[in-house]
Amino acid sequence: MPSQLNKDPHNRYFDLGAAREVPDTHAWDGQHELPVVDGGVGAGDDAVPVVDMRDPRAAEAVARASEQWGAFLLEGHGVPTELLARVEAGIAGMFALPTPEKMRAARHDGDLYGYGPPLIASYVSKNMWSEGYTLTPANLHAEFRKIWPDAGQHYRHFSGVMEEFLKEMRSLANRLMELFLVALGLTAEQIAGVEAEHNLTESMTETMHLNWYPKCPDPTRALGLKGHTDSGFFTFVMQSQVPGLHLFRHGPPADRWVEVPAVPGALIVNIGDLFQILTNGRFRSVYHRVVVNRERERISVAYFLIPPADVKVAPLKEVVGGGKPVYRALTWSESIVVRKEAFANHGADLEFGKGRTALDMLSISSDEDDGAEHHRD
Ligand SMILES: O=C(O)CCC(=O)C(=O)O
Ligand SMILES: [Fe+2]
Repeated sequence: MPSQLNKDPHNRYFDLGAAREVPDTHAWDGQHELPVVDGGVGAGDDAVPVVDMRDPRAAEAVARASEQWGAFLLEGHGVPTELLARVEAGIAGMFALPTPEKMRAARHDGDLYGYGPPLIASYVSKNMWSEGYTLTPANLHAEFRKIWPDAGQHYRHFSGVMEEFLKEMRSLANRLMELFLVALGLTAEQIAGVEAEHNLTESMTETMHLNWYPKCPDPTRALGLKGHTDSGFFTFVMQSQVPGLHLFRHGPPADRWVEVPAVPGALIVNIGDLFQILTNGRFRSVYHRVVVNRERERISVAYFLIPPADVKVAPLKEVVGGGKPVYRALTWSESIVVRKEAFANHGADLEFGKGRTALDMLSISSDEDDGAEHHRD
């Protein structure tokens, strides 16, 4: 048995798939108090917005959804549904491997990539009801060779499927970035100017979380993924036909979670913190979480588009116009430090109105209001 399994005081590598009860190390009391609303088509104001990329008015729909929700379901995106099905089947097969085989790719403390508990686990004291595998296009082969050292049939098949997926997703990400810039009201000339100055589209990097949420004997005590915002520009989420992703909506009438429906072939798009900064607060990053259920396991892929780690992101002057920038410039690496602080100060607990979120901490006006010290450059 790998040594890491023996030194696991926090029960992080507890075998979720075989569990008959939720141990205290995985119990999230008090996290299931807000109402949960189904976000399907009939839900009126709580229906999760749908954008069809083939629609000539797609940019308007993107603008509305990004301003009001920070998330939407994306259809007409061109990624074949049959490819998404193969991706899901491959991921399910990988997570179904015996734990010692998956542990060959275990992420060690401080590592960004590999297999293990969700990355945000290091920010919180309880364990979540999920396993993840974090990868980039550059390390995908090396990572999968850890799980399948013989580089045999499984390895070749799954790497091939994931490569096909990555190619499709990158092309989609580039097209969506342009649609976002149109949605911000920029002219073709301004978009060309933004790209010439910042090289936004080409320089975005990609990171993927493959997520597995096993069935849970007591879903009301557990959480698949604790509430958080994504840190980068934007994220695509591919979910299996098992709902579980919740988007937080503030009242009135009441604070609530809206469950994203499982729509065959659709991808979910989440706006991340750095996109809120880039758009000077016009597009909102969405606070979201994942719940689990008793009957069916759930697979998802979160595919993140993130600016290069050391490049400053600031509100675009084309968006700020005659107004004032609301956020100060910062790099993705710096934003991760702020995010950690926000988690430590309950800033991630948006639903309870505790603390300040990472974005509150980066806002220029709140800085001036409370005179708090921040690391300016
Ligand atoms: O599983 C999901 O639907 C969302 C996953 C997610 O939010 C993440 O990996 O950051
Ligand atoms: Fe997320």
